[in-house]
Amino acid sequence: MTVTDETPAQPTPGSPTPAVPGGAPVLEARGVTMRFGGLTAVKDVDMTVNEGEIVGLIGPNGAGKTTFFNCLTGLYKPTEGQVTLNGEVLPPKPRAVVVAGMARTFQNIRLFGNMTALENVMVGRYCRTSSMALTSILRGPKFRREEEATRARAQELLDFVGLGGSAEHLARNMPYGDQRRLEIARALATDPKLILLDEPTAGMNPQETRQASDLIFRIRDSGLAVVVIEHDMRFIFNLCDRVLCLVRGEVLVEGTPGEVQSDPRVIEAYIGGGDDDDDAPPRDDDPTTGADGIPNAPMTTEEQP
Ligand SMILES: Nc1ncnc2c1ncn2[C@@H]1O[C@H](COP(=O)(O)OP(=O)(O)OP(=O)(O)O)[C@@H](O)[C@H]1O
Repeated sequence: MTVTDETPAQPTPGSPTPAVPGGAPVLEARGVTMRFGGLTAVKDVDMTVNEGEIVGLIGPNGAGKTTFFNCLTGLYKPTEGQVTLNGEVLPPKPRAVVVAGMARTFQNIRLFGNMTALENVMVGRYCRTSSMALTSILRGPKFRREEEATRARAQELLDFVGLGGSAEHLARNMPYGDQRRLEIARALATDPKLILLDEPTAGMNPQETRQASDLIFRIRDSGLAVVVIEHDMRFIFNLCDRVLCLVRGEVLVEGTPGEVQSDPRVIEAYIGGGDDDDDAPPRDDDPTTGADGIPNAPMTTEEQP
């Protein structure tokens, strides 16, 4: 896997003023429940994300993490419960949620493979442009001005995620780690207040994972709140201000990384949670964990590309 040596540029994707961690609530989910027929995938979940926070969502396979993300971002209409962004109730419609200021990436990368990196980011920007269909067809001066501004902003965001030199590369030819960063750039192009990242390091090597961690810190420092789903415990405990552990659709534990990491219920949930305990949190007596109690190797459950 190729890793770019480019040093990411420092322009901010959003507000130039870093938010104060633990400031006002940005996202509030209350009593979110999602049932598929007889299966309750998410049950009465509350989550608050404050300005300047990085919140982690962990849990064994099938715990309901992605379903919860889908409820937050309007892909699913929750069976019960409500989601507000900056105090406004979000309709369960993906485009409305993006326009309101929430962006996301997906567990399985969803880029336009035959478009360049720059074009992929420009697509993300179109929810903030005003050109109507007729303006686009006529390609008048207003359209051209907006197109130029969109292109410039997309390039700025590629620079920000460290892909400035890959603007003209076709997305499908880019290394896997770069594709994940490109997805983040496209999400940032929508000018979100909050970004949800679904397994941003899946399939990454350790160096790419460190770069991803640095990038998420820079996104937070630019004024965005961040929610991350990850199976890599070292990554999540080093990154997050707060962590929620979901088990069978319910919040089992919420706390600081230290509190969650050492909670016996979390350890039990992972160990008793199924055959695959690769994503179990570290145990004190586990020789594969470091002195900090965090695993020495990343533990991912998604197949490597
Ligand atoms: N569209 C759907 N229809 C029916 N059941 C679903 C659907 N989506 C998810 N589920 C079920 O809901 C439960 C939660 O799945 P979900 O993918 O949200 O878990 P997860 O915590 O994200 O898992 P992983 O870590 O493996 O990605 C699982 O039992 C899953 O099979």
